[in-house]
Amino acid sequence: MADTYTLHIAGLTRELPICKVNDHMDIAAFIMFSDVELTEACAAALLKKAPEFDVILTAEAKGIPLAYEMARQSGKYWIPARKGPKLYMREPVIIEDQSITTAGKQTLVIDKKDIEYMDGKRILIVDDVISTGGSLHALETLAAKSTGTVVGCCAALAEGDAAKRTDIFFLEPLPLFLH
Ligand SMILES: Nc1ncnc2[nH]cnc12
Repeated sequence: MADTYTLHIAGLTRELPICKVNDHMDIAAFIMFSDVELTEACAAALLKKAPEFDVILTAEAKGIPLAYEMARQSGKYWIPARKGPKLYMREPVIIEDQSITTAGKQTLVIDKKDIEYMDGKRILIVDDVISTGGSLHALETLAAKSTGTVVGCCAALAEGDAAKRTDIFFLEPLPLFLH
């Protein structure tokens, strides 16, 4: 089997390394870290598709560059949910989720003040890849702790069956390699 997958996205082409997750599944790893051109292009393309929003909510770590860049280009505020509580969080709010690339359970945490920031606002949830939907679900649960409204959930890529979802928007589908 080829050891890379050729992805065409937001007018760019990248060779993604194919990586083993377990004996039955490989993924084409899409890592925007280090690739400023790709991050800028995906951010612009997603903003073109996005509804009106006031604040972006994303998850540490791989959602961060994309969410930052979308916030920069749109002039909007963004909130990163962290993987664990931080000492500067006065009142951490903790949610558990399951991810494909992180073994076992993963927690997402934001400070209560970020929940208060989202109160009454239009929230856009952003991630790099939507796959199992675990992180997305955790982010939706965090958003639901505010009185804000989630107006959209998006990612650069929707992997496997996530590409069939009609409740998200994304730039390109990404196959899972099952064997
Ligand atoms: N293909 C992929 N690349 C990077 N992160 C992922 N998370 C889930 N699937 C992924």
